[in-house]
Amino acid sequence: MSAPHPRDKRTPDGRGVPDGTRAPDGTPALLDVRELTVRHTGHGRRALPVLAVDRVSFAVQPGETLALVGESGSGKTSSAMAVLMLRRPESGSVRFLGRELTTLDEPELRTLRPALQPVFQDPYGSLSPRLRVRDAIAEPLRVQGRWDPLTGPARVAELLELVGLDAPLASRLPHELSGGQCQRVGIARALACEPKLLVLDEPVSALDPSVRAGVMNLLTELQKDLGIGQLLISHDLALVRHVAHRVAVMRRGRIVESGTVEEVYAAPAHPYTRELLSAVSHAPPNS
Ligand SMILES: Nc1ncnc2c1ncn2[C@@H]1O[C@H](COP(=O)(O)OP(=O)(O)OP(=O)(O)O)[C@@H](O)[C@H]1O
Repeated sequence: MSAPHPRDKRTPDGRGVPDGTRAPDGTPALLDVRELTVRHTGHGRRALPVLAVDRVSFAVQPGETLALVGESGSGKTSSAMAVLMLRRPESGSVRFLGRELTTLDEPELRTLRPALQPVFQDPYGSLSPRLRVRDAIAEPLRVQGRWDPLTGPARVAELLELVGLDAPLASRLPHELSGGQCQRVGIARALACEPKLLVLDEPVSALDPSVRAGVMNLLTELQKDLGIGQLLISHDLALVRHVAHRVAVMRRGRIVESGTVEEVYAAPAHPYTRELLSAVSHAPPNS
């Protein structure tokens, strides 16, 4: 048997240990996920349950982007949905802002949800077709009871500017926007809640390649300015290399390797990571 790679932090049973659960100064992580297991009940009479996520551990610090990468079906979205508590995990722990989310009921979760915001893949599907941009951005504030008719419109204008959209767009409906503009509105909605963590599930993969970099750069800039943590789900390893700080590689519901982007891309320890990365270096630009 070959000697273990120096960066191989896996336990002998191959389950892996939490990576980055503490900041260099010792403060606990913003998000600390341990031994997360998600099982989907199959559809139909004879369908078998699917073990989508199998005892996965990872952590995100404030101001940091952790990317979960891996091929289709590896369990990335199931992990994200469990972190968001939109799908209850079968077992494991999800600590966010020091609270254990898995033991909270829905009213308790509601108080934490503003701090934990998703941005999904489909920019049009994430917005109500009947809400004008200004109302779409105001909606989360109204839902949280934080809408002030005196200051609210200025806050909406500020959020539009923050995501790089011109003020006249405020009166448009989603179908009058491009995909990139729509995704920026989705990001503004998420920011309205003043989140501590964004869960970005393939946030640019449905967009035209020409606008992807602009939206990703926006997310990176916002993170720098606002200190938001990001859990980025992506199958695009070229993009991850540019925007993430750390990366966890998922395969068949497990994390097979994790580390800083520099470490993993320069010297992948796991054969599966090497396979994924070799496809990137042969991919045409902008794919
Ligand atoms: N609602 C569901 N019901 C049953 N099985 C599901 C459900 N959602 C996902 N799965 C299964 O769970 C496994 C993990 O899927 P998941 O969507 O989490 O992976 P993924 O890495 O995000 O893939 P993709 O990149 O294609 O979205 C797959 O086998 C998938 O078929």
